[in-house]
This record gives sequence, C-alpha cells and structure tokens, in this order.
Amino acid sequence: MSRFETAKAMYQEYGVDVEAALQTLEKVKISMHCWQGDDVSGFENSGELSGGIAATGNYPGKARTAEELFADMDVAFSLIPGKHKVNVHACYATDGKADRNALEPKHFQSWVQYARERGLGLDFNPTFFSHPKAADSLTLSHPDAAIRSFWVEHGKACRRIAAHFGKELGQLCLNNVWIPDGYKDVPADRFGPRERLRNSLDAIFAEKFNPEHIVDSVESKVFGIGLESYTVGSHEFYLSYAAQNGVLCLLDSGHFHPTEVISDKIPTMLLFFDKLALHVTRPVRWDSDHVVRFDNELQEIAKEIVRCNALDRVLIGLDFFDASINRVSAWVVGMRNMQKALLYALLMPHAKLAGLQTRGAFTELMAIQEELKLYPFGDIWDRFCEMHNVPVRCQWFNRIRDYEQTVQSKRK
Ligand SMILES: C[C@H](O)[C@H](O)[C@@H](O)C(=O)CO
Ligand SMILES: [Mn+2]
Repeated sequence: MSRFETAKAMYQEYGVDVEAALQTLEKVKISMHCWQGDDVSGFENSGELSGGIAATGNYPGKARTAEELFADMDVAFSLIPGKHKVNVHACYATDGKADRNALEPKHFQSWVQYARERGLGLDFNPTFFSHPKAADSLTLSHPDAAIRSFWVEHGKACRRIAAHFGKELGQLCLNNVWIPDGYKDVPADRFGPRERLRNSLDAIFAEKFNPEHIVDSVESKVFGIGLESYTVGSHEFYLSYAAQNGVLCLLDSGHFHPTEVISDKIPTMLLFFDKLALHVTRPVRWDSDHVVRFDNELQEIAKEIVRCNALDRVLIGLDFFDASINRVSAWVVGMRNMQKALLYALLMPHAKLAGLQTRGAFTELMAIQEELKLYPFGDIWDRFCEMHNVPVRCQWFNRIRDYEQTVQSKRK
C-alpha cells in the first residue's frame, strides 16, 4: 500500500472521505496579493510606502516592472496547486499613467490579459496611501472637502475597474476598501471623521453594478504606525456600515488586538452576513504582515470556514509583505500553507467532534483532537500536489533557488 492509501485508510476509520476532501480543496480559489512581489511599491513613480504600514528587509531581486512581477507570479503559481486569483492594488496600473481619481479599466488591460491567459481571477483594491494627497494619512475622512472628494472619485473609479475585471473574466471580483485614516495622538473629535467616512463611502457605493461581476468589502484596523491613538475605520465602524449597507466586512487577521483572533469571529459573522472576506496574514506582536505559517490560528481559521460549510461564502485572500526573504518563496509558502490548512480542516471528523461537544464528552473530545494532530496529513497533501503537477515537500524550493540565481539576482 502506498503512503497515501495507508493515510486514507486511517482517516476513513474516523469516517473522513479523503477523496471528497481533495475534490473540495481543488475548487477553492485563494487570492494571491500582487504586493508581496515588490514590497507594496507599485508602478507609480515614487514607490514610497505610506499609510502606517511597512515592509521591512532588503532582500535582493524584487520585481521592478510589470513584466518582472508577472514573471515572478508565474514562478509562484507553478509551485502552488490549483487555479487561483490575483489581488491587484490600484497603484499597479500597467497600461499608461493617470492620477488615482482618473484611473480607468484601460490602465489595467495587461492584468486582464495576464489573468485570462492563465485562467485566473482578479480582485481589486483602491490605493488610499503612497500619494501626495494622503501625506497626512487622511483620505475619505479628510476635513478638507476637496481632498475627500479626490479620494471619493478614486473609490468610484476603482469600482468601475473591479466591475470590468469581473465582467471580462467571468468571475466575481472583490473590491476591498482599506484606508489608513487616523491620528497619532488623542483626538478631540472621534465622531466627525467617522461621519465624514460614512458619507464618503455612501458616495462611493452609490453606483450599482452587476453583482455577478463585483462585490465590495470594507477592511477595519486597530492602529497604524504613527496613527496609534485613533483609527477612523475601526471594526465597529465597518461592521455596522457593512450590516446597514449590504457590503461585506473584510477581516484582516493582523488588524485586531494581539490576543484577539479572527477565527472566532468567522462563525459569528456567517450568522449575519451572506459572505465574508478575509486577509490572512501573520501578526507578530503587531500588524507586521509576516508570511502566513501553518500555525494554530491559521488552522483554526480554516476549521471555522470548513465546519461552517462556508467555503463558498468566505473570500480568502492573503496579505503580507516580507522584504527580508525571497519574495516568490514568500508567496509560495503562504499560499501552500493556506491550502494545507484548508485540507487539514477538511480531514477532520467535524460531525463526530461536534457530537462529543454536544454530549458533554469533553474528555474524549480532547483526546481525539490531540491524536488527530499526528495523523498522516502530509501524505494526503503530497497527493494533492501530485494531482496538480506541482513539486511535493521541499522539492519546490529547487525552482526558487534556480530562479533566484538565473533571474532575480541579475536585477540591480
Ligand atoms: C496593501 C493592503 O491594502 C494593506 O495591507 C491593507 O489591506 C492592510 O491590511 C493595511 O494594514
Ligand atoms: Mn489587509
């Protein structure tokens, strides 16, 4: 018997249908964020990152152009099983230049072509940072009506681009709004900025699009660098806004207090929202955007999605930007780990475990939960990689080493 067959038999003893788990995982698309490839620099001129976020490290070989970024993503996708989506930020316009308020679908034609040729989907994000009009980290809540209006126009322009992506590719495009707005020190007015943000969002979301092409989300945050005392777009703000206005909430796993986890929020929100969006990242002491590891919280996130039977209701995207290691490798590790966590969750006998909880059999529940941790999950994962013709175990790293030597190291 092969290792896969032996592993499959062990899971079957618990009533787990391994083949069904593999088939389910195959259908899950994860949105791979383009900005890991170049430390959120984008293709506008300065590349200076603002908005209270930071990419740290100076590992050589980062992508400097769209061609390089596309080539790097191709290498990553060749090592990641399945077909996925690419998450694009508005500061990554490829076809001609325009200020943020004047961006149009035509400025992103190369992205559409890239995705179409590879059978990928696209998601989108307005970029409310790294721009002279966001120098004070205030955008949609800015007290100056002219600056606010510039950013409202940007928000509207981005929805048109996202709807275009969805229409062109025949796949729903998630358009996610995250703004940095906040204050370094104790504000004198917490209500006014939030009122202005609500009004700006109302203006941005006024136009109606085909819901098969675009879905909108709003992403909260607890604080940013230099914006430690007050964040306009807090969790309560966006949770309330989303509930009242029919847009989705996006939970970023780095945007809560250090001991607060999003895994526990997933089942709650699925009770009240049709869909939910995620930015899966790894906060280390703060919103540091480390590469996603196969850690406890990632496993819990995946378990909640799977046991709520919500793989088609949770839009999973990644969000990290580590500049201290090979950037293509960072994508591959994060994407494969997200998939591994989902597979791990799909291989759990959830009904049996939930039954033990309901019966109050907590001793047995703990015993089985702990034993299942050492079941031969890796052999099932290897089968999934083989099914999709991507290298198993550490073999994929040979390609990274080779690409770094032959391509990335030549970028000066
Ligand atoms: C670059 C992204 O828009 C950004 O990471 C945002 O999603 C975020 O999480 C900011 O902290
Ligand atoms: Mn995020």
